[in-house]
Amino acid sequence: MPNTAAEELPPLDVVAAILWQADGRLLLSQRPAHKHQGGRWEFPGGKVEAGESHHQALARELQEELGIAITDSEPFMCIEHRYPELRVRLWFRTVRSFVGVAHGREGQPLGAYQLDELAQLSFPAANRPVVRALMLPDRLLVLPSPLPSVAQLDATLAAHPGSWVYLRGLHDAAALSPWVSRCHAAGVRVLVADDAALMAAVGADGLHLRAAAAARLDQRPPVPWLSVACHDAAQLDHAQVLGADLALLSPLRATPTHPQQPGMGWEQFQALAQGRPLSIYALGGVTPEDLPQARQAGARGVAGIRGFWQ
Ligand SMILES: Nc1nc2c([nH]c(=O)n2[C@@H]2O[C@H](COP(=O)(O)OP(=O)(O)OP(=O)(O)O)[C@@H](O)[C@H]2O)c(=O)[nH]1
Repeated sequence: MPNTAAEELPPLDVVAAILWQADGRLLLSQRPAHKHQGGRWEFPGGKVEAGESHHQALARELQEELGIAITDSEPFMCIEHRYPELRVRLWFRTVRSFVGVAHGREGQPLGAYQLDELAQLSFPAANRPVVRALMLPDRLLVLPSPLPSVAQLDATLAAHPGSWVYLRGLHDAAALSPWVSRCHAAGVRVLVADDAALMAAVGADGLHLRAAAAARLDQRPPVPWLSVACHDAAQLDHAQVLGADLALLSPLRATPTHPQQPGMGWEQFQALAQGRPLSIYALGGVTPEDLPQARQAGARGVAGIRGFWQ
């Protein structure tokens, strides 16, 4: 098959705002019916013009489309997507404050939604992973071995509000259940390794597939949240085939447990992660302080043991 015209062209760079109102709702706009993806809800933004940084492009678009002014924005996620007629590279950026009253300056309807209302809306296909990513945490805590005390768990959860926990190293219901209960009591979601039936039996929120377990599958198990351990591009490709929501990409740095494995560093991480329709977490010698750098490199968040546990 010859390449289509859409494949030959470089992707169209588009910036789009994850625009938080002061009341904690997200501001969205509806695409005009006659345009590409007409009628669907979008994150406000538009095409990057020559010579503009992504922040500058977003500030201009938000002024033109919504009549609001922003001074700050930070990277949230980048997704490359191929529509039949068009290839786009969408640079989503978080905007936490703005000046002015947002209104549809081009006549487009606006809507403000809570996170849990987004699933009911119709978005362009490229946006689906972003909507999932918005539900995910910035930090994923991996359970250490030997296991922490209950006091350590409580202190760690309190120190990292909004985090999820991967209950690593526990493979039966009796061992898992107390940890699931304790985390749920603190409002924290948990992932269980490899076994979807065990995940359901203990009431966990999702499944984390270690690389070998992921390699044995060719379709997504029926779980609410699917995470996959990845170390290279082929494993990330496979995670996408499985329809994973998140991937833990490691090792970012060499760690005391795997000193012989050199870390890939942020440059290689970025080359592997950026543009994929997955929420990717940097793992391996990573600390919570790495979050801004991880975001720059295309990560949704950071994951780890040392540096996270109290
Ligand atoms: N702004 C925005 N565009 C998105 C999102 N998701 C998504 O697939 N897109 C696509 O990215 C492209 C953005 O282009 P745009 O908003 O600047 O352009 P447009 O079609 O409104 O046309 P125009 O600016 O030439 O009037 C469109 O093809 C649109 O379908 C999103 O969340 N926000």
